[in-house]
Amino acid sequence: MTRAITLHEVSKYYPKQPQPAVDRFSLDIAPGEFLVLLGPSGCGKSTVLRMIAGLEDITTGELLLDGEYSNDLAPGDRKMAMVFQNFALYPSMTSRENIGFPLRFEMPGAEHGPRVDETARILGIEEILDRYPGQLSGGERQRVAMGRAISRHPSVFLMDEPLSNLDAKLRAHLRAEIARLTRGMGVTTVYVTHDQAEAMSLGDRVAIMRSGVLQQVSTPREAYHLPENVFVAAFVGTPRINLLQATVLAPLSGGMWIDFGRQRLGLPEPLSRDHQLLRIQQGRRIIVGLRSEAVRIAQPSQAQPGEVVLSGIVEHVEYQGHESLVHLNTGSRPAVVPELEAPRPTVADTRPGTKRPANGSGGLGKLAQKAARRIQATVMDRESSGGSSGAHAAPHGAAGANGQNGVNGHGGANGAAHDTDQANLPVADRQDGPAMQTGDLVVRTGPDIRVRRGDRVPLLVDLAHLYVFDHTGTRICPAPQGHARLE
Ligand SMILES: Nc1ncnc2c1ncn2[C@@H]1O[C@H](COP(=O)(O)OP(=O)(O)OP(=O)(O)O)[C@@H](O)[C@H]1O
Repeated sequence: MTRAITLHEVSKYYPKQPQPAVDRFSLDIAPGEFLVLLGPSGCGKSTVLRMIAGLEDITTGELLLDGEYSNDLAPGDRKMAMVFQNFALYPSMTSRENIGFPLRFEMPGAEHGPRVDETARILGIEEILDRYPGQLSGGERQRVAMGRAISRHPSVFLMDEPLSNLDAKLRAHLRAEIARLTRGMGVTTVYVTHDQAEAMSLGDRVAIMRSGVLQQVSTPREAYHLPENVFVAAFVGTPRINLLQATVLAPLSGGMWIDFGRQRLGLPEPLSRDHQLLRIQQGRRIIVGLRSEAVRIAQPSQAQPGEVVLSGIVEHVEYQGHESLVHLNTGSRPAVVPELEAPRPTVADTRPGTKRPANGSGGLGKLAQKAARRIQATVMDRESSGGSSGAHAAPHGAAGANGQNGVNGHGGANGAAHDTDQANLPVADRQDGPAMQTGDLVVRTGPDIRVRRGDRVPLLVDLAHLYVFDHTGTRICPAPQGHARLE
């Protein structure tokens, strides 16, 4: 038996907590589906799981099981089995007794032996049935804990970070086993994790949460390729997506550029429909997302249609065996998502006596100030988090590894990157903070790439894999589905 789970506008307020742990959460989980709840620590994943289990009251909203209102159904009547991170086995019971324990209540008076044997066979743990927990490895103990859940033949599995206490190798192994088991049994499974790689490899769909709020529910593939907002883009994928602050330049005289401060990306004409939509962002702050595979190190002459040119200075090469990750400085300002990483201190931060200006947005107009504040609420600018009062033009130390400040643009191909004169930068950019940060772009290459720290290298950016997020962090390019398109 398997069942459908529906959460409709479910919120949870814990006593004395002004903010909800879960905020108007709505989700339909189909019978037999493997759904992963993914998000950083404290975002409310376990609370959602515990509300489904009936271990936590729902403050407002509805839980439906197979379409029936079930907010008040006792946990024992929900036919759900939970597997936790800290799987507690009874130390004085053998594996066989531990697995059979819940059956004493589920099937009182019945013979449990066949059910336990069947479970052990599914899990491949027949030979450890007569051992005590103290005689088992971590992985074996977790298998017994899984066995205890499976033996009950539940209609739903609820798993709360069940693998996080295990080492990486065992985790990968058990992950595959869990996928095989739950799919084989066809039981609806809700699996909580903060590990995006685990979520991507396990889930039919992933539901990504941030601060109690559901951000996106989609297949893992869609979460990676079409993140609805900058948070999802940054949370999903390794290495982390490159997020760069930029401005759209779309003069009436024609053409459109994405301006990173020191370099610009020219969008090829005729503009695609998605790029046409960027025109309304003219002059506004945006965030550009580029996955490490969306950029390659190659000469402008090798540009394919849809590729445009940038350049960067090599800061560091991470050799990974099957590939290398090249960290580059393009002279752009990276954006960071507050929950996902602490802002990196700048040189100015560490200088005694440097103060942040009273008005962080300096000489911006009111509208621009408002936009800047909103962008900070969503994505925090590394520079402005510490900022000295606008020493923006100062050369960055690492960029000077080879005595050069920033990078030169390259003309040609089907889009050109241009050096932008610091004096001509929009005020909003100039007021933002001190020098450019190091290593603003990570590019994935073959393992045998021959570049050295300090080399200036040409880059080709695949525009088909360029994301643009607006000041609220919402993806605007590629345009969201159903978005009105300009003709
Ligand atoms: N019993 C409780 N009383 C008060 N606040 C709670 C309680 N349980 C959880 N919280 C708070 O609710 C928020 C969500 O917690 P929850 O455990 O659901 O998050 P999570 O995403 O599962 O985190 P983690 O991955 O660290 O387990 C957190 O801010 C947490 O401190």
